[in-house]
Amino acid sequence: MTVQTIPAAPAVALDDLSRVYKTRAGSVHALRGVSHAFGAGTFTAIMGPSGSGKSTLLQLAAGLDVPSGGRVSIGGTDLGRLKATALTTFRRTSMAFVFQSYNLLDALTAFDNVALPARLAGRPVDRAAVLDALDQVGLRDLARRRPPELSGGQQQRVAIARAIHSRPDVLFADEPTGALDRTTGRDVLALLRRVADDGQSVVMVTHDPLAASYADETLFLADGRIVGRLQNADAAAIAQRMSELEDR
Ligand SMILES: Nc1ncnc2c1ncn2[C@@H]1O[C@H](COP(=O)(O)OP(=O)(O)OP(=O)(O)O)[C@@H](O)[C@H]1O
Repeated sequence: MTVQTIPAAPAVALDDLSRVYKTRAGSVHALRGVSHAFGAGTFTAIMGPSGSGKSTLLQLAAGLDVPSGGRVSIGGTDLGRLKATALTTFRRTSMAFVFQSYNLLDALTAFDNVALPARLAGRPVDRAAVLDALDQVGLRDLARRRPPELSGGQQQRVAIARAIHSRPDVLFADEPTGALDRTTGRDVLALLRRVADDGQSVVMVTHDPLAASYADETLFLADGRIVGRLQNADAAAIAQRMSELEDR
């Protein structure tokens, strides 16, 4: 007997996505027909010159902005079909964010920062699971510290613990190492690599070829289109491709 397996829906699917901003000076085509499937358990970097559409892509993929055309699906759910409240709930359970600026609440301990999304979603806080998330980023012993009592790298690790605590389908990261020194940045990238290896999907916008070299695949954007892809590339190859794009 042959057993047929139905392929799982990609963690994130972008289908012919476009975004036009209307300004007084005219229309800006920030994205022009971008399609890509981000698989579960993959780590993808998005690079491109300034203004190429990276932030726009991340905002649309995360349901923070509405496309002018095309579709975004997360785990098979079409974001465009969800009403505002359903979208908010869906976003809380299916995705998480890590930003350059950490976005932690200074008044809360590391523990309470990690527990916050569950509290906001009205779910009971599983103390063991919160401590486990902090343990995974090596910060269990600092659970009672508040962000101002932590280094930048430690704060970013709390943000990653918060992001992985609810095991979302996808973790979006926007320049997660932008404010960190090189060594601390590498620790954070190794953690993101592990998150992907554990089965979640990581989608990271970065300007740093070294950061992108931790990804399975780097997508290059220019003028709102995907103009290149590199798989398992090292930092030198990624930097070379970037400089070619910037010279266009
Ligand atoms: N709210 C907006 N209104 C009008 N134009 C916008 C808006 N947001 C972005 N744009 C334009 O859309 C294009 C893509 O912008 P986007 O911020 O996505 O690029 P980016 O690749 O993230 O750039 P950077 O690396 O500089 O952050 C740019 O031309 C930008 O000026």
